[in-house]
Amino acid sequence: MDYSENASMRGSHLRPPSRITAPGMGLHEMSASDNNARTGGASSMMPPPMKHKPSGLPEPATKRKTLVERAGESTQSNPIALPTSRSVNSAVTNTAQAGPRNTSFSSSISSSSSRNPSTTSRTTSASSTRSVVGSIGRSAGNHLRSRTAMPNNRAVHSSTNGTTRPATAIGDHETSVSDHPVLGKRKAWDTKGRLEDMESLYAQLKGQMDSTTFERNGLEETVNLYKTRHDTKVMLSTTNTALDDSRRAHTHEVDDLTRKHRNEIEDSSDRHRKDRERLRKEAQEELDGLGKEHREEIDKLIRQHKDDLNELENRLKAEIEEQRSQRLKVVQDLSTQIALQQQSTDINISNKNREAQTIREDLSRTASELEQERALNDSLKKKLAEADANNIAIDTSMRTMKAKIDFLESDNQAQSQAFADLNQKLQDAINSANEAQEKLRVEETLRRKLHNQVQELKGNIRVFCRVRPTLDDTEAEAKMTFPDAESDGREVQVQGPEQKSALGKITTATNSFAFDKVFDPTSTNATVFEEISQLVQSALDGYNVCIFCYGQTGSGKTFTMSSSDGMIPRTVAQIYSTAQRLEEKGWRYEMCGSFVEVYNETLNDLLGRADEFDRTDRHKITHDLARGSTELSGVHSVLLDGPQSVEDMLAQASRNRSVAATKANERSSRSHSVFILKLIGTNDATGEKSEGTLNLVDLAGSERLSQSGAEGARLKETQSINKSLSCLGDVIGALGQGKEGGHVPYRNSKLTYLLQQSLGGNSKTLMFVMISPLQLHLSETLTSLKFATKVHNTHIGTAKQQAKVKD
Ligand SMILES: Nc1ncnc2c1ncn2[C@@H]1O[C@H](COP(=O)(O)OP(=O)(O)OP(=O)(O)O)[C@@H](O)[C@H]1O
Repeated sequence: MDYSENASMRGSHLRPPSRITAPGMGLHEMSASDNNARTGGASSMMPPPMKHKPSGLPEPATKRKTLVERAGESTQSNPIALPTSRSVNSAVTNTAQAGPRNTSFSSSISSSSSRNPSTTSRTTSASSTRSVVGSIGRSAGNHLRSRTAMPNNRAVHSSTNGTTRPATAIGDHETSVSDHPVLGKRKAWDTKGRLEDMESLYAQLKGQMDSTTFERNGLEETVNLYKTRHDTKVMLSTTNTALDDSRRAHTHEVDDLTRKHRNEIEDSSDRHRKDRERLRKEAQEELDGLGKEHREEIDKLIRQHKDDLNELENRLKAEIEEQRSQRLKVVQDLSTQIALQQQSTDINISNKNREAQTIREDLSRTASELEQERALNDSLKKKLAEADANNIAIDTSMRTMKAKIDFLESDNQAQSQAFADLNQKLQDAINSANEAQEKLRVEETLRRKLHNQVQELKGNIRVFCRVRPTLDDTEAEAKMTFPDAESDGREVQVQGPEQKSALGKITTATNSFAFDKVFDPTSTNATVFEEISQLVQSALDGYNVCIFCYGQTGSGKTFTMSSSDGMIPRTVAQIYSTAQRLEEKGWRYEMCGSFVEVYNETLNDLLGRADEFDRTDRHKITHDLARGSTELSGVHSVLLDGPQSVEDMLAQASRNRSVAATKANERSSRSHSVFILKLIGTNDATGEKSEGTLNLVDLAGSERLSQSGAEGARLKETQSINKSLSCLGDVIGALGQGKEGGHVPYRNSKLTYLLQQSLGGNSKTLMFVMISPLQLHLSETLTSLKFATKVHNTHIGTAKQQAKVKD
């Protein structure tokens, strides 16, 4: 057994369990299993079974049954189906199939069994011979009994009383030979019989021995199986311990790894935090950079956008301006049409008025004629009565005449001669009347010639001085005297400002100025006009005439020129009446009036629209040097056929100036106004034609820039006024030099260029210098008088008449 164990131990390579290695334990330990311990007799033959000691391994929940137990169960459940060695072998084989170690374990069992066939018998022989013999005897008896009940003589177990008993319970049948049921029946001398019985018994015993050997082998296999199981348990325990160690190690490792991982996580987190911080800083810096770039880009875009906007605005402004100009043009065209319609309407109205006037005159004439007719009728009635009376007287005288006829018939020849004489006298009278008419026409032409000769003798540029009256009694007057007012009225004396000499003596100088005519403050517009009416006549005669008023603001220029009884209305009235008068002499006149102003070197049409004022180059000035005429583009020219049309024209000009004055205060004072009257006369009888222009100019205030203290727009106005007045002086000065073909700087200002045809050799010029009587204006007064004196001392060449003779 020990050998077998050792062999199996060697074959299995498993560590032997500690219990098994204990001496004397071996098979007894296994034989003391619960199943084998059920037979009480066995205890006397075999060492007492060891109590089962706990192995230290945990017991399985349900204890696995041994093969013997299972075999017993099978026997109990089926007494006929006994376990065979094949089933044990198969169990062993099954166990062996579990692994190579079991295989070797099984083989070691079989080999040990085969190698030591005597081991079993020796072990059995270790019991006493008696017990063996008794046992053989009982076994043989049992065997015989059981052979009748059990067909299979190879069965290991016998079944008695329904219980399974292991065949190995040899000690169970231990009896003496004398008590043997078979051996006891032979006689003592029947040795042969006994020998036969012994042989038979021996055969049975041998069979049992074989069976027992076989069973023993099975049991050994079982023991080996248990050993294997035990080894397995030990292995399992070791494995569990190793597993626990491994688990602990694993736990430690896991802890270490966790710790390490945690540390790594913390490091990583720290790194990540630092990276995040760095990235955040970088991002912030990048963001700042981007923000800066973005802001610069935005600024750039804004600038570009502003440029675009400005460009767009300029373009839009240009478009708006263009549209505005187009619309203005349309409006202007419409205005022109309306003005033309208005003009034609005005003409129609004035025609109608004239017709009405004519009708009224006809009516009054008819009424007066009717009155005359009535008177005539009355007188005729009277005459009829007288005629009746006369009739009687005539009858009387007829009779007397008849008597006389009778008397005269005797002298008929003499009477015929008397009638012929009378006819001749009548014809002579008619002829002399025609001759007188013709002489009158010639004399008219001669008168014109003589008149203009007189004007030329007076000088082609004359200067009149007019001092306006004081308007407010509280204002201090300058000391002015008019020494020859009662006679020629050509001189004015003005006491200058006080001057302190080097010795401290205060003196005042009296300045004397002489002009063609001086009008004192008492002079009226009618008086003034008498003096200029002859110049107006010159315009009718085909001369270009220019009358302008010069003087500081408030000195009376507009009052003299444009007031209701000023020079302009009086001039037109005179021309109108003169033209009518000249109709008798064959002259028919056409009068056209224009009214313009020059403001800041820009020409404005005062008969046009105020909102079109101050547009540069709106009106262009062109001169026809051959005809000595001037054309103004886009300027309204109104046909003047009576005093009323002149009044309307002046009113419209005044309205426009007051509208424009909202833009620049006191506009009338700050601009030059020019009333242009064109007079075209034709004489069908003589074939004569005349074309003259009369310019009546109201100049802007001439106060000096240093004294006016003007600023801004007012400064520009003043500079413009001073420039044009200075240019006027230059033109007059150049004309005064009288050089043939010499340069006259007309183009230096708009005003002189406008008046080019009315200033100089081809025209008659009259300058009014207007004077304020106030002490306050003394300085400007003296300046104006000095300028006027210069002009007065200028001699301009002979004027030429623009008359043309019909072909
Ligand atoms: N001879 C005069 N008789 C009565 N009043 C006058 C006379 N001359 C001017 N006035 C008055 O003096 C004031 C200023 O005259 P006016 O407006 O004609 O001056 P002006 O020189 O034309 O001024 P401005 O240059 O500003 O047009 C007006 O009230 C006007 O009626």
